[in-house]
This record gives sequence, structure tokens and C-alpha cells, in this order.
Amino acid sequence: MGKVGIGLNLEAVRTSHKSFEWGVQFAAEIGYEYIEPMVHWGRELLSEARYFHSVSMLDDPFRVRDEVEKHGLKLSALSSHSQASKPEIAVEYLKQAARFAKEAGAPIINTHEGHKQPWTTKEEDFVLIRYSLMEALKVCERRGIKIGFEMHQTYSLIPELYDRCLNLVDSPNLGANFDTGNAYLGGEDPHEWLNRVRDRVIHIHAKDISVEQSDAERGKVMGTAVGCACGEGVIDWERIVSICRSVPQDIVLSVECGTLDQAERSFTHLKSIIG
Ligand SMILES: O=C1C[C@@H](O)[C@H](O)[C@@H](O)C1=O
Repeated sequence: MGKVGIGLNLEAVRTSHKSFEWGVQFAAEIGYEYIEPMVHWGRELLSEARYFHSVSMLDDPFRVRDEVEKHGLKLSALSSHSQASKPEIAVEYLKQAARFAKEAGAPIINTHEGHKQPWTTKEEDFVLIRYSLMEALKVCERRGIKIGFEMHQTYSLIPELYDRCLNLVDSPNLGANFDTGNAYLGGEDPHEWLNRVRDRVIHIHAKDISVEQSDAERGKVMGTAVGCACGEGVIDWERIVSICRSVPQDIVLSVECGTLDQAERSFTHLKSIIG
């Protein structure tokens, strides 16, 4: 039986206009064991001014490693969401994220398929996604870094086609970053779907969906940025945790919620289940 950990995706501090460092301290004070920071290319005003939580991959990865260690936390993954169906975006972004993850101390880099180009065919899209994943995985494999591929858009929100994405490259370093909220909003039962891909899951985006959001968006959107507090929406977290416990792999539930209060309530709820 693998261990189930609780982490905070730093998107939780986005609406509070806080920095990476602030977010790490906040997560530690609540009691989280892991965090998932976001990384980006280049330089931009808000992160440099420390009003936004994302970290530039031009920074020293030890900025991340040191800060996380200082607060006794661990990195579950990097949020390095690029667009796998657009190799001109994904390949260099993911290669750099893998190198950055290695030095920062993150075992996984998370990404997804991206928005479909209107002019490509389905078969062409799978070649493009395969190309991006293959090139990135060559860099990941040398460094022991895994790619967590998430359900988010046109193909990956359909279980059979998500399987196809996960099988595009024969690599032990390619696994599923299962997003409970995106899976639900796509119209599927996330508990059954998680069970279906349990052997491929390496990381979870613990995203709950409120009844209001469900009524307004289920079946109409391709994923969502963040959800409500875990335990206040439609997801059955006891079931999710029990499926995670049935696989040998250690798995972190990385909470993806939108506010500081939701981050606190999510932790309390998940902790009461996980113990
Ligand atoms: O997994 C995800 C990562 C988030 O950073 C992003 O906003 C969201 O779309 C998502 O599903």
C-alpha cells in the first residue's frame, strides 16, 4: 500500500496576489506536507514584484529547494503546464522544466494536451502530442523525472483517448496526473475513472467542484483552473483516498482551490480522512 500525502498547489494564493515564498510559508503553517509551485519562462512584472506565485525557470532552482526545505516541506511536482499538442511551446518548456525540477528537488512535472489548433486533424494531433512527450521524456528519463499528464482538453477528457495519450510513448516516466475536478466537469465519474487508470497514476490534482459550478459548467467546459474547498463539492474524497491506497505507488493529493480559506478547509477535510 502506498502512502497518500497532502499538498497545496500554489494556485491557491493567486487571487491573494502573493509570492512563491509567501505561499510556501502559508502552506507550512496550515500543516501541508507538500507543495506544487508553478514555473514559467522568462521574466514578467508580477512574479518579479512578488505579487504572483509563479517562479521563473531563469531563476536558480535552489531558490525553490531552499525555501521548501526551510519550512520542512517537500515538492510533490512542478506545475509546468504547457501545450503538448503545440510542440513549439511544449518541447523546450518541458525540457527546461525537467532540468529545473531535478535541481529544485521535484520528482514530477505536470502538463496537459493544450488547446487544439483548429486546422489539425485528430491523427495529426496525436503525432504532435507524441512528439512533445517523446522529446521531453528523453530529458526526463536521464534525470529520473516523471511527466504527469493531465486530462484537460479535447482528447484527454475522454477516458479511452486519455489512455491513448498515456500510451503514446513507451516510458516508465510517463504517468497520469489525475485531476478530479476536470474529470468530473468533462462529464465522467472521476471515482470510476481514477480506478480505471490507477496503475498509471503518479499524482493527483485534488480539485472539488461546487454544486453551483457543476450545474453551470458540467459537460460544457474543458477543465477549470481551480475548484472549491475539498469536502464542499461533489467529489467523494473517502473513495478517492481509498483508490489511492490500493496502489503501491505513493501519491500526493495536491489541492487545487482558489482562496486561502479554501486551502485551510481542504487540508482539514483531507487530513480527517487520511489521518
Ligand atoms: O491542473 C491544472 C493546473 C492549473 O494550474 C490550471 O489552472 C488548471 O487549468 C488545471 O486544471
